[in-house]
Amino acid sequence: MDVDLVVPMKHPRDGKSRLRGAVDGARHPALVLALAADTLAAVTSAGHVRRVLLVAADPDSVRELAELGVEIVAEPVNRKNAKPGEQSLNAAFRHGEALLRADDPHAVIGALQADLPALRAGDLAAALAEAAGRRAFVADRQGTGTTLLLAAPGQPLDPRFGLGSARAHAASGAVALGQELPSLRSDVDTPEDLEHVRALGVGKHTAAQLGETPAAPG
Ligand SMILES: Nc1nc2c(ncn2[C@@H]2O[C@H](COP(=O)(O)OP(=O)(O)OP(=O)(O)O)[C@@H](O)[C@H]2O)c(=O)[nH]1
Ligand SMILES: C=C(OP(=O)(O)O)C(=O)O
Repeated sequence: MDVDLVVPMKHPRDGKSRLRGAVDGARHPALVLALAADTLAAVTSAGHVRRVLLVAADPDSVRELAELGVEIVAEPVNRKNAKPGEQSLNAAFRHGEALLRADDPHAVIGALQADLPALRAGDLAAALAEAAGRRAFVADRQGTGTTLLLAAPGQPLDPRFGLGSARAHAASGAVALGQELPSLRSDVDTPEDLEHVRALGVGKHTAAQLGETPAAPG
């Protein structure tokens, strides 16, 4: 079963504030773009991924990522589909979902974070296979956040990203995917997370920002 993925991004200058200081301040936006580029390169090379829709706070600021085979749209400005008090991140996911669903009401929609620079296509494929059409999620390596949420075919994504989202997604009926999937669990929020993915092996864009030799793709 093929999946259409929504990936949200702030302006790279504004995003990943907890990661600030990991590289020289002037290079922070380039590092954020590199994390996303490695994530998206793995995603677009994975089997069973039909479309990848990047919902950007500022499409021009992430335009170079289109080369990787993703579609880029702007997040809604008036946030009319946001629920009161809710993170704008979830509104961005729902905006992408609505666009994909308009093209195919029966689509399987997924939500993926853009900060998985060690992602291996095989880990994503394994998660899709294990989900087998169920509403499902992958928790981050700390077990509190979510890196991937999958809707059941034709069913709402109902994203509940934010603090403690793993628990919120489980409470919403999503199955926690149980495999190891280290590259899919290793999101980068802090300098410590960056050290962790360096040890796992990052893709070529992040490696270039860190002055390293990239890991072999897999
Ligand atoms: N389009 C869009 N993307 C968002 C929004 N909020 C967060 N994101 C993106 O969603 C992903 C996950 O968000 P976080 O990991 O919390 O990232 P962040 O907000 O950049 O990080 P911190 O500033 O450290 O909290 C990142 O790729 C963000 O750029 C939003 O309001 N709109
Ligand atoms: C918003 C989330 O991401 P992060 O852990 O990257 O802040 C989340 O996991 O729900």
